[in-house]
Amino acid sequence: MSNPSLLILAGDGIGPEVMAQVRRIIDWMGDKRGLKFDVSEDLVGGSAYDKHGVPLHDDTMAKAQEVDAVLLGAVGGPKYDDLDFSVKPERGLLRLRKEMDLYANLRPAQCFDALADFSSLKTDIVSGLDIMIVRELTGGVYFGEPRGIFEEGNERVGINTQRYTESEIERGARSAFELAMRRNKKLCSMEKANVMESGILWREVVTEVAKDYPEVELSHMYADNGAMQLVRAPKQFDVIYTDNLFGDILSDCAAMLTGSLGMLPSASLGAPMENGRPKALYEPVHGSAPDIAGKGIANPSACILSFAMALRYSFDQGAEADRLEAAVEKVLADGVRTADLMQAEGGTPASTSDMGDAILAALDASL
Ligand SMILES: NC(=O)c1ccc[n+]([C@@H]2O[C@H](COP(=O)([O-])OP(=O)(O)OC[C@H]3O[C@@H](n4cnc5c(N)ncnc54)[C@H](O)[C@@H]3O)[C@@H](O)[C@H]2O)c1
Ligand SMILES: CC(C)[C@H](C(=O)O)[C@@H](O)C(=O)O
Ligand SMILES: [Mg+2]
Repeated sequence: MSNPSLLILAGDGIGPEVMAQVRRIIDWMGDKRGLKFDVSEDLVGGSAYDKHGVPLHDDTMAKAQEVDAVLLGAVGGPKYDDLDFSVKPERGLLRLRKEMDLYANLRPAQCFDALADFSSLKTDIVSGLDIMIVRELTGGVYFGEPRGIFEEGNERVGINTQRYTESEIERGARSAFELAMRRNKKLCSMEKANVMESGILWREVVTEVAKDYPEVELSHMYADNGAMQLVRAPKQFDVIYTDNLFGDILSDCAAMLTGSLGMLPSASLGAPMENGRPKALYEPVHGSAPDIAGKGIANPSACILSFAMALRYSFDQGAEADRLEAAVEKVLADGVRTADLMQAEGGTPASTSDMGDAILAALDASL
């Protein structure tokens, strides 16, 4: 049997820096656990634009469709700010999500004990926090038509359209309910049914899907209240199901409960294929972090934890995923901290590769 295949798209800014640490862990899994992957690499975002004039080449898109999983670093950066919208780095990522039909974006926000006193919130509010945001990823205002900047009378108007079909809402809801069944059987759906028709439909469809999951306790919340509740009392939530834009914002918000945006991984999953596994792309929630790119100080944890999600969701390697997550947790508990996880007066921070070294040492120690 051939090895499972992985396509690495490191991207821009800190993307390649954090992905370099993931490469070391992939090698470790091959050498020490006999878990070998066929790894290929390609360009996405600004780096693809620099070479091909587009943020995702068709050949790269085709490769992404064929592999067992894609690992992505980050895209974007100020160098590309003035580009035509059609070739912006972010469009490369959106094309991957849309054409691979990765509609369920799992963004777990887990506060490791070692970071509970570092979170933006009081320790008792976040300690033990473990929530899962399921963000619908291929619909809504990100993709709705009409969109564009148009002339209207003597001025211009910028238009984006929030559009959701029942089936789009339903399939994401099923993913969220399935996760809730495997977790604490509690799901909160967030929309703005008070002001948006798409929100009314969202609430109706989720309520209908809930009939197939009678064991799951379903609640509904307006997304603005949801944002407030996330920072007031986040442990009231287990699984949150929300739309593309609200999910983008709420997951960055949830990131700070865990200590840093540099801690939050994600899995973007499609429908199960013939082999029973979903098409999948794994990426940290953070971006290319232009303010720290090139300095070797980015926190690689989010990208490494995204690879752990790949082990779990694409490769049936739950035990190795647990091992990797435990290694990250151990390193943090030992006090190894990148700069984003330290107070200004906290001493010398670990570099990106120091963090990688420490995680590899913890993996070795786990054998
Ligand atoms: N999935 C993605 O590729 C993705 C996600 C978000 C933003 N972006 C793009 O990235 C670019 C920059 O966006 P932004 O600045 O708003 O968001 P960002 O996530 O890149 O950075 C926000 C802040 O968090 C910090 N940060 C992020 N990741 C970190 C890490 N691993 N370690 C330490 N600190 C980290 C940054 O230094 C910055 O201060 C934009 O072009 C944006 O579109 C891409
Ligand atoms: C880069 C951008 C397209 C992306 C989004 O808005 O979905 C990012 O913010 C994210 O959270 O993955
Ligand atoms: Mg985002």
